[in-house]
Amino acid sequence: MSSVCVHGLGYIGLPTAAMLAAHGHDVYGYDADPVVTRELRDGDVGLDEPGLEAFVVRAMESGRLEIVDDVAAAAYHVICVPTPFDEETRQPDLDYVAAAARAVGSVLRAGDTAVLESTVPPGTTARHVRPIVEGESGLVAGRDFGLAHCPETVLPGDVIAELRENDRIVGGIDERSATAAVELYETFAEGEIRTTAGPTTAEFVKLIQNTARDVEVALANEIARIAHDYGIDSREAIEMANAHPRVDILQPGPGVGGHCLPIDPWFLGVGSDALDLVPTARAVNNGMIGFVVELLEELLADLDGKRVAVFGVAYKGNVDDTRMSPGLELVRELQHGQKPSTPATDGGTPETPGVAIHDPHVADPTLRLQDVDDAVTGADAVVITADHDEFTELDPDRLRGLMAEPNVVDTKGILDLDRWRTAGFDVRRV
Ligand SMILES: NC(=O)c1ccc[n+]([C@@H]2O[C@H](COP(=O)([O-])OP(=O)(O)OC[C@H]3O[C@@H](n4cnc5c(N)ncnc54)[C@H](O)[C@@H]3O)[C@@H](O)[C@H]2O)c1
Ligand SMILES: CC(=O)N[C@@H]1[C@@H](OP(=O)(O)OP(=O)(O)OC[C@H]2O[C@@H](n3ccc(=O)[nH]c3=O)[C@H](O)[C@@H]2O)O[C@H](CO)[C@@H](O)[C@@H]1O
Repeated sequence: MSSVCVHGLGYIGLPTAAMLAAHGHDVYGYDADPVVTRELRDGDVGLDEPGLEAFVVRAMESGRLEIVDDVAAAAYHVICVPTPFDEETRQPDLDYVAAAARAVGSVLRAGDTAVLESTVPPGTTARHVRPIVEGESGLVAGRDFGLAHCPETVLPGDVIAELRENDRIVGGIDERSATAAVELYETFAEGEIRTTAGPTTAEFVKLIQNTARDVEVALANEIARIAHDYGIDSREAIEMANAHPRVDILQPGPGVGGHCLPIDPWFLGVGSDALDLVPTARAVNNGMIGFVVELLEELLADLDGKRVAVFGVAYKGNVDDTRMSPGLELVRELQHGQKPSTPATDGGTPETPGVAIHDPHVADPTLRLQDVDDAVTGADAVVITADHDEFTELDPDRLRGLMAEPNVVDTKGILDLDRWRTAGFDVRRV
């Protein structure tokens, strides 16, 4: 087993560090944010991910995962820092990656290997990370140390199992780098580990995986809009279509959220002008909130003076992450032009009389969340925007008693339509 320094202890770095520790490595977990390291030492993981807290605490208690305040020298460096995207410039912010590369270079020894896991534009490991690490360390990649990209593909909500079971792609800047990285991942990964021609291919593969999913959801969303024009239930049609052995259409919804699918396709455009379908798919997915508003207008005629309860501001079911969330986008759209009843002094979402927000998985105080009863009381419609398990348990008879008008828009297709209709609801679904 080896020593490993993990850079960045967030959604990806933390479970990776704990997984490496669980498989016998001596792991140093470093995060640039002292609040993160302090809370971790107190056993507070701060992420709503099933089983993660216990997994991390076990790793720390075993003595194999040490949370450190400074980057430590180690045989392997695994970089899991953020790569945010600037909507205006359409460029990713690679400053965190650059900072981590400098930190790696400052402690790197001959024979060590650095692996970048962050999602990056093709070419980043070879053209951006390599010169920084070499410049800082005075060592030469390939000759003196290993350098590789190994993208992460875990699905939020099932991170620990996916970390163990998913196949991995490793792209080294040379064969020795790839071999060294594979040797690390095969100590815990049960899936197949494939090596690519180089790190740029590995970076590209990660991006086209998420782009494929984004484009496929866009097709499902477009089908939903077309089906609506024909008065057809898109979900029934998709189920029938998918009975064909070579058709596998995804599910429509209120749009695509999270901080991967709405962003990663744009990374492909950093070094290429050939994107055509990709921006169109992005526009289709972003346009779904407008379609949800149209469905609401079908039910309520005019939204002016009406109260809508938005159920689900997490970006998808059973997670607490609200980044790029369609539910939040709907809230903003509905609040647009409304006078706040409680202004947001904390920079969060203002409370407006016409929009109530409920989400049992989200605890963000700036969102002014309400419980089910408060949210629906006096409401003219409920809109389901995340497929949380709790929402399938909602009792339409009880809700109807509290609401001003019994209307519901189910953007995730999770409600039992017959039951809600029998309870007197006028139902629309995406
Ligand atoms: N979350 C996912 O589902 C997912 C899946 C696959 C890939 N990714 C990619 O993995 C990368 C990390 O994502 P995440 O979700 O873990 O982000 P995150 O924001 O949850 O965590 C990143 C952590 O890195 C720390 N950090 C920032 N700069 C640092 C530095 N120079 N040195 C050490 N620590 C530093 C931050 O304080 C933060 O705690 C991103 O590129 C992301 O696109 C994420
Ligand atoms: C290729 C792939 O699988 N990548 C995964 C993805 O993780 P994710 O959590 O972002 O992915 P999804 O679960 O697909 O959700 C995204 C949004 O799409 C909506 N959606 C989904 C399916 C559907 O049929 N109809 C929809 O409308 C859903 O509601 C939500 O808003 O990126 C991570 C980071 O790179 C990867 O690590 C992870 O492997």
